[in-house]
Amino acid sequence: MSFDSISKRGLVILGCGRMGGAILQGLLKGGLSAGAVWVIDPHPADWLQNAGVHLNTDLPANPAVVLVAVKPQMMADALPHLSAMAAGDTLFLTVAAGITMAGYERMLGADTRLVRAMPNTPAAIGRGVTAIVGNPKATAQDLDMAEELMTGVGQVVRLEYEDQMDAVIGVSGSGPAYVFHLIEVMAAAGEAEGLAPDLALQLAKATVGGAGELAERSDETPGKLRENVTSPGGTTAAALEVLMDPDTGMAPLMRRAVAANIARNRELGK
Ligand SMILES: NC(=O)C1=CN([C@@H]2O[C@H](COP(=O)(O)OP(=O)(O)OC[C@H]3O[C@@H](n4cnc5c(N)ncnc54)[C@H](O)[C@@H]3O)[C@@H](O)[C@H]2O)C=CC1
Ligand SMILES: O=C(O)[C@@H]1CCC=N1
Repeated sequence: MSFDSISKRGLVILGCGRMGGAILQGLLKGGLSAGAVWVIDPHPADWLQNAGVHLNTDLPANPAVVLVAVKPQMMADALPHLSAMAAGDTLFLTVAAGITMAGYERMLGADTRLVRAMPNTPAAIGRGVTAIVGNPKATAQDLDMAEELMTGVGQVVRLEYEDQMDAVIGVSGSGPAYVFHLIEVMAAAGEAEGLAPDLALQLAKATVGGAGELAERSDETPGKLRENVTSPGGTTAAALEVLMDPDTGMAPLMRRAVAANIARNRELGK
């Protein structure tokens, strides 16, 4: 990766918890010098103390990028302190759920160059997927910069409209939690059928991990991959009859879960 403008002007990270920390680790692995990074976090994780970054010190006046990774509920307290930077050509790259471009513009000023990004926690192992979208002030270079930064932790996709962000959060931003829950309930079902807890968990994790990887790598659709497992009249078909029930199966359940996610996201944005 080339981090020319960040190396010259600096990257400020506001909030360096799970997501901010995962992105920072990806960037450092990708070759960004720790000396070009300023972290502001009242409760920094232990590893940050020895990471070589500037931690809770005076900030550069005109950094290339401010990465905003505090919880949406903290935003109104934390962000306005950096509003002077928004008056220049600093790019504000935010990963927070809920808060809209209009909300940021109210806090930082209408001229702020802004990119909203929605990553997910597999970013911690470089396997995240991040959707990005810019406000009208963000330039093509700003979007390229945002894409380059987020590529440090996985795939990046670009959205056409900010409105699409709600569905992205509902599917991929929060999605890892749904998959982890799937692992939990598969393991619990195995346990209920007499497997030892460790064995049930190993089987569930390896199955979800292996099937996910196969779905990503294969040229076949997930539907075809599912059919490949399913012998007519066999055991998988019996299970899928339950899981694919149009009223009580996974499809209506997932639809409700994603809708609840989006409703909460919109509440947070108010
Ligand atoms: N965890 C996830 O799966 C994802 C989270 N996000 C977004 O990332 C953001 C951060 O979430 P997490 O990293 O999960 O939360 P986290 O709680 O792990 O990290 C937030 C960090 O902000 C710090 N902080 C609190 N008040 C602050 C302040 N006034 N100034 C500076 N730092 C402050 C906290 O000490 C903490 O280290 C949220 O806005 C969330 O919507 C986005 C995509 C996925
Ligand atoms: O639960 C949340 O609000 C954040 C947004 C996406 C994943 N975690």
